[in-house]
Amino acid sequence: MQIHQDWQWLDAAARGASCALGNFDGVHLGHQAVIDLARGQGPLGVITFEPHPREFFQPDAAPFRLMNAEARASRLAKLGVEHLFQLPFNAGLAALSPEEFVRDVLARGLGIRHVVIGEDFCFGKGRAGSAADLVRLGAQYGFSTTVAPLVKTAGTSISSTAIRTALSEGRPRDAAAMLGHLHRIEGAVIHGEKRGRELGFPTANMDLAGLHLPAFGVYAVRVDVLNGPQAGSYLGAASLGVRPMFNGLTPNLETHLLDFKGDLYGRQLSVAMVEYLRPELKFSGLPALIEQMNADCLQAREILSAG
Ligand SMILES: Cc1cc2nc3c(=O)[nH]c(=O)nc-3n(C[C@H](O)[C@H](O)[C@H](O)COP(=O)(O)O)c2cc1C
Ligand SMILES: Nc1ncnc2c1ncn2[C@@H]1O[C@H](COP(=O)(O)OP(=O)(O)O)[C@@H](O)[C@H]1O
Repeated sequence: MQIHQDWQWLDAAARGASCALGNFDGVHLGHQAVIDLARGQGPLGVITFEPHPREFFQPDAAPFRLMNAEARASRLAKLGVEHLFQLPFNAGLAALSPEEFVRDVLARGLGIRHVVIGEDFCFGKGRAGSAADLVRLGAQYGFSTTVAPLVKTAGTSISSTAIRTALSEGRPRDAAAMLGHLHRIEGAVIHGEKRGRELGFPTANMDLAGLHLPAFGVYAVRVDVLNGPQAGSYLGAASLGVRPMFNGLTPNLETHLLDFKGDLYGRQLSVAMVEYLRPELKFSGLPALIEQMNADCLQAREILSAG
């Protein structure tokens, strides 16, 4: 998959694509349906924005993203997307009217052949353009448009918002049903307080900055170590939150890999949330925490071995 950071100076090979257009946060089943409708009509493209428009308009709001740009790109690549147009969302782009966006970005800039959007998609300055406007403007500027109906599970529409709610409420399996895959937190392993090894449970620590926070607590997880000599898939128990035992402040993700020994600092990890086990607790002392961590690892192994 080729990633294009702009719509100007595009090389000729990237023109004529059939593109899905949207934010694609989470790349859930609804997004996948939109992408599927773009297949077969030319090189498969996705047009998205970076930062997410909501991050641009509300930089001080609580982080809400289900995945960062890298995780989104790697999931889109797995779906067979050939061109990812990751348009820089800035004041210039935000100021374009619906017609200017269609004419300057989609038609002249990217030279698209076909575009697919979800029926609730809005675009252009002040979100003034609707799906119907895109159909009309596309015909005017030389491409066809497909409007995809919203995908539902159990009667409710799948949305990034519904997935965030499920994760905030400690329901990762419900989130996975809407995503079509387990929710994953991906990134590099950073240094922590070096306390884990003292407790007998070394934990690979990951930063959650910029990401939506699932319910604080302990999870059964599946871990992919993506690079290095010990790359592979492992089972794990992870704690997501602020570590009340140690009066932590910044939320992070700490994952103990079962049946693993080695060095993970700097490695890329993908941690999939399978099941919520319990909230984070403040115990009377370290022995009580260690006993509970043993029980957590046993429970995680049981759940994960069951499939
Ligand atoms: C399975 C598991 C359960 C945990 N449960 C708690 C908990 O209930 N309360 C808490 O404060 N920290 C909990 N932790 C986090 C530990 O406090 C943390 O891993 C330890 O402080 C090591 O930190 P370090 O990696 O920065 O050295 C848990 C960690 C794991 C792996
Ligand atoms: N089974 C394991 N699970 C997680 N990390 C492990 C494991 N075995 C060894 N490690 C290594 O130990 C580190 C974590 O040890 P820890 O004492 O918790 O340090 P830190 O506070 O820096 O996270 C990991 O980053 C990794 O390099």
